[in-house]
Amino acid sequence: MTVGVTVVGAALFDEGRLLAARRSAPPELAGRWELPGGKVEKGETPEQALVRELREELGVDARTVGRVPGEWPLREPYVLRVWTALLEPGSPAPAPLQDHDELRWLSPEEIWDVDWLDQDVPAVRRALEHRPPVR
Ligand SMILES: Nc1nc2c([nH]c(=O)n2[C@H]2C[C@H](O)[C@@H](COP(=O)(O)OP(=O)(O)OP(=O)(O)O)O2)c(=O)[nH]1
Repeated sequence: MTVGVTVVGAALFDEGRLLAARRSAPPELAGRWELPGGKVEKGETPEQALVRELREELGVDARTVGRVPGEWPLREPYVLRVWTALLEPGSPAPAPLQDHDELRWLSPEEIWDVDWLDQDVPAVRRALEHRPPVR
């Protein structure tokens, strides 16, 4: 049974780099970095929610690759669950259209250069272990 309300986070990889997004709101989270994503809506699978959120927030055409094992509790009743994702061929480059004011593609050496939300740190670490192979 899936407990809690899923917030999907995308570990979006391109050429071996991970996309980090800096939140612009709410004030208590603004300025911290996260995996783009959001709440799963009624009638959606988490994978569908993730593709929708990436389109809305970043303007990209993406697909999920696989689930990153684990779940990270947020404020009740939310739980962060993460999927790896890739850009579809021909997708626009990501842009901070909604919820974010800056984006960065981080190489493995740069991953800890940004101030991730505390609850994202273990999720990012786990996502790196599941980085899709570079084509
Ligand atoms: N998207 C995302 N949210 C995260 C992460 N880590 C984390 O604590 N959160 C929190 C922030 C928010 O309180 C909540 C997700 O809310 P959101 O604002 O991104 O969701 P949403 O796009 O569906 O927005 P809304 O309908 O509530 O406006 O989870 C993360 O890595 N990605």
